[in-house]
Amino acid sequence: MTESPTPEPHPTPDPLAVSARVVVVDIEGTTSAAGFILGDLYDYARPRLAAWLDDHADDPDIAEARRQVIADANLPGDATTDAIVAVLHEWMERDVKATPLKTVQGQIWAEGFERAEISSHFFGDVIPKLREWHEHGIGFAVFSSGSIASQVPWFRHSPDGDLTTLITGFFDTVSAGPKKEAASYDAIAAALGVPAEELVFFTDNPGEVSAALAAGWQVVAFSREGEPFFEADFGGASVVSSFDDVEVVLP
Ligand SMILES: CSCCC(=O)C(=O)COP(=O)(O)O
Ligand SMILES: [Mg+2]
Repeated sequence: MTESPTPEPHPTPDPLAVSARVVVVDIEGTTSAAGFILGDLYDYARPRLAAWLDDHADDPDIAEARRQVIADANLPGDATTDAIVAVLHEWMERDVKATPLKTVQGQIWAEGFERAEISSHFFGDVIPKLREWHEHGIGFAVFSSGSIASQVPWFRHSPDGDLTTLITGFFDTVSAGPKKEAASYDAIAAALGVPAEELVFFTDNPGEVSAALAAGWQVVAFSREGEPFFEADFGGASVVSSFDDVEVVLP
């Protein structure tokens, strides 16, 4: 009888080694599923937009958001709330990351989190790694198109408890600037007081990969199955599909 050959052990690929003081994370497609945000969160915001705009007309952030929608969509200066909401709905349909949309959504979601009517979502590999790296002295910050008003409760009301204690900075397109411009990453590095080469950005968006690399940051691109940028062209960046594929150590 011929003996069958012993199968070769399947090698486990080594995790990608990153030396960084602070990990800055994108949310949608990186820490959390786009489907959850575009489903649960967008469904919560959609029917509340009109009342929110009218009830908070005196809030300077809402007044500025109205002005920006009017300018960006070429609406008449005296556009009605319904006309503005129609633009917001159309942007939501296409997941346009427009700052005025994010301002209004963010305020609505913040109230939804406060009332426990919505909750956040994280991929299973994310929270254990955040906690592990935090124990090793790694810092965390967030840079998302979602406004800071929504980022904070998103991390506070995670399924595994309050994660805001792990996070030293929250940045959005108002505080830092557009996510596809290198200058925004310069602003974040200055605010964190950490040199660019000691920062790493985790993101799923190829345009954001390029901008962070142009600012001298390290970048880890996330290609997660089922997410909008799965198997996109990330240029020369290192690509992974899970936080488990990365090991972060202090410089
Ligand atoms: C804070 S949860 C909502 C996030 C959001 O609105 C969004 O657009 C996320 O986009 P990202 O830049 O994190 O891909
Ligand atoms: Mg993203």
